[in-house]
Amino acid sequence: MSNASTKQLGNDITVTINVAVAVIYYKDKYLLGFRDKSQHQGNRYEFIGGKIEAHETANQALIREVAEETGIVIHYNTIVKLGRLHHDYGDKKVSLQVYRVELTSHQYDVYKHQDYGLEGQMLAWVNKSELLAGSYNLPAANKTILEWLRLPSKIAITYPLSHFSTYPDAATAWLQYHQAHIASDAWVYIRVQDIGSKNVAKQLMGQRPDIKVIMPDDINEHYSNHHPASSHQIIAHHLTQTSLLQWVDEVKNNAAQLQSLHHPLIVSCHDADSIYAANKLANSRLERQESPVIGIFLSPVLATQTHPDAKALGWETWSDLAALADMPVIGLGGLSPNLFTQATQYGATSIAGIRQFL
Ligand SMILES: Nc1nc2c([nH]c(=O)n2[C@H]2C[C@H](O)[C@@H](COP(=O)(O)OP(=O)(O)OP(=O)(O)O)O2)c(=O)[nH]1
Repeated sequence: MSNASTKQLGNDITVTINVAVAVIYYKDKYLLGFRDKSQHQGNRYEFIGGKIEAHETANQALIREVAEETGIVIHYNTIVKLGRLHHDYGDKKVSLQVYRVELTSHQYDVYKHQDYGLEGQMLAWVNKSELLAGSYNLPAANKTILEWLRLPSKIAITYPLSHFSTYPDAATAWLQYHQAHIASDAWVYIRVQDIGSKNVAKQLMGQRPDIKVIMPDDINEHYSNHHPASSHQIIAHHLTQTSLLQWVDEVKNNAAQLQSLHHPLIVSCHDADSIYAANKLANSRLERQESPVIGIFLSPVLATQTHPDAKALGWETWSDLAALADMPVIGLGGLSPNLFTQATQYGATSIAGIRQFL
């Protein structure tokens, strides 16, 4: 891959620099470097990384840059793709290919007291909460990376109301079950489909103010406007594959409308076409400085009881598809929480599910 692609636009020549970026961490500690004032975006913190040379893949550049700048040797199988993004700084355009690399406890012990990198730059291990709270001055493009890093490793999905249809009062049974079973501070996709379940969703959020909620996009604006007390719990909106593809058609007809401009989006995808559509949506939102697409639910990885008719992708195909995405990919379908490590080896940043995640 070339380190700079050149485009002729009228009389202007715009160069895009391809950069490999490593989000290096151990548990809740994240490694930042400090850019020298003479560098582009100088006097700011950064994730370790640098330009991808013409003969290199992004992974090769990542391994080389991390070794050159810190001495840390990272292995291919510890690299998990987070996403790709373009940013125009005015004086320079960059295309960042961002990866997450978890160090072993041994590596962290060796490097945690290293205050300076091998190029003389300051290094700092910072708390994830402070990093995400914006306590460190990073280049503007990194705003989206921080949004990606908010995604937890596991996301629970609620049962449909119909799962409790044999109970005399399905709504009460749904509510009691989820109130009792959702883990503290969990991210939960409340899959509400009808008027009745919207109401129980509201009640669940009232009873469990600790949970962070993903809500279907179509009801969300309406919901947020009418229930401002619980709207702070809504951390992302969800778009189905059907709505995503509909958006692509609307764009073609110059009639695109998406409601959730102010909330991050998580979209569902089941094939390559929908992933390309998600990339297009993510890019369009970045260009318009709208809230980013922070993840894709890519499913079904394995056969599931919830959708017995859907053909499972299998890990290999799932992994090939996940590699196409410009944002973190969440494995969904037939998974259990103990498959998380395996899932990361196939390129998942997170996994999700119903029965085993509640
Ligand atoms: N390393 C790094 N670069 C970033 C981040 N965010 C961001 O916008 N960038 C931009 C700043 C620069 O324009 C570009 C990285 O280029 P660089 O000049 O540091 O690359 P390099 O290490 O190969 O530099 P050099 O030796 O050629 O000076 O990417 C980040 O988190 N880490």
